[in-house]
Amino acid sequence: MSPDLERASFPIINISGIDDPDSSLALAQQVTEACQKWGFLLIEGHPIPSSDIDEMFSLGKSFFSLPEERKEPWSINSNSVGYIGALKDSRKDDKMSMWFGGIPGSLKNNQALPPFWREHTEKVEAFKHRCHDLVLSLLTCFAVAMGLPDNKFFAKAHLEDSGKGNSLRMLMYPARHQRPAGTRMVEHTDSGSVTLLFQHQPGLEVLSPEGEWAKAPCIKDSILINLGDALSFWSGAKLKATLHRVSFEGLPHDRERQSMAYFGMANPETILKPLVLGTTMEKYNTNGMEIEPGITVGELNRRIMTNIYGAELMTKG
Ligand SMILES: O=C(O)CCC(=O)C(=O)O
Ligand SMILES: [Fe+2]
Repeated sequence: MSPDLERASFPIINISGIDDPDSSLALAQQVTEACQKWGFLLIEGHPIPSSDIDEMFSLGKSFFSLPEERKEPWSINSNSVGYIGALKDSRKDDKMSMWFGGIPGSLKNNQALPPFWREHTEKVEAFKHRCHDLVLSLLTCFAVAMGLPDNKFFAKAHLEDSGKGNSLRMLMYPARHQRPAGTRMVEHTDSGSVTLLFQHQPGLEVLSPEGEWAKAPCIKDSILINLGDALSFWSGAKLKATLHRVSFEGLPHDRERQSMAYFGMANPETILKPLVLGTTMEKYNTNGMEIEPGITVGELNRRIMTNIYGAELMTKG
């Protein structure tokens, strides 16, 4: 293949040297380049123990296997805590979701949680905390590679206890006898800053820099990273928020698929406007709505969640 026809291959980066001053600059540049080109990368050598990931998957599987009447009464609320069943959101995705939003400590004794989870809140909170630390390390990479005067510029704007935006979402796509039309999860971009995606089975597809659907690698214990529209907009589109979807190509319809996503989001009062001087971002859409320069992250998140889960969500606290 001639060089101009060469396909960019999906970035896979071992980040074990991320805190080592001798290798951290080069790593920050590699990670950031992947986010500029693909908006996606797979990381290995990360600090989240595989035993913790396995435990979360195993709790998720037990929960999703319960009959609907033990999940549905605790439907998702305005703090992004609760359950939503298959085909129930506005996108009509055939997947069950369990959301754990809110600031650290807020899951304990939280009556919005289905009873199954109430004895596991410490584990879920500890897992969210580990995820958030990793989000902060990645945000530091971006600031370093972009040459911002303060390495912690983005990290300081993503405080773990700043609002309800930082959420863990567990997902289960049920096995079906017949192949449904369409996809398991419709194509979309994420709306926040940094998403960590843990996959148990393949099936995720990502729009490549050449504009083709590419199968995302699914490697045990590694984490897929992708960026959301708020961070992309903020970076003046230097960092990319890339379309992705879950299809039936990588995993047939008669197999169930389980995944988990941690969404790291900027502090709700953060005002979104392009950081790069001289950049004008006139039309930038996320989830079918335009981001107006000057909107806060909190307001953007509220509009998106209302769009997907309905206006009544906001009246449930
Ligand atoms: O289940 C997956 O692998 C994808 C999930 C996803 O894209 C999301 O939750 O935003
Ligand atoms: Fe996504």
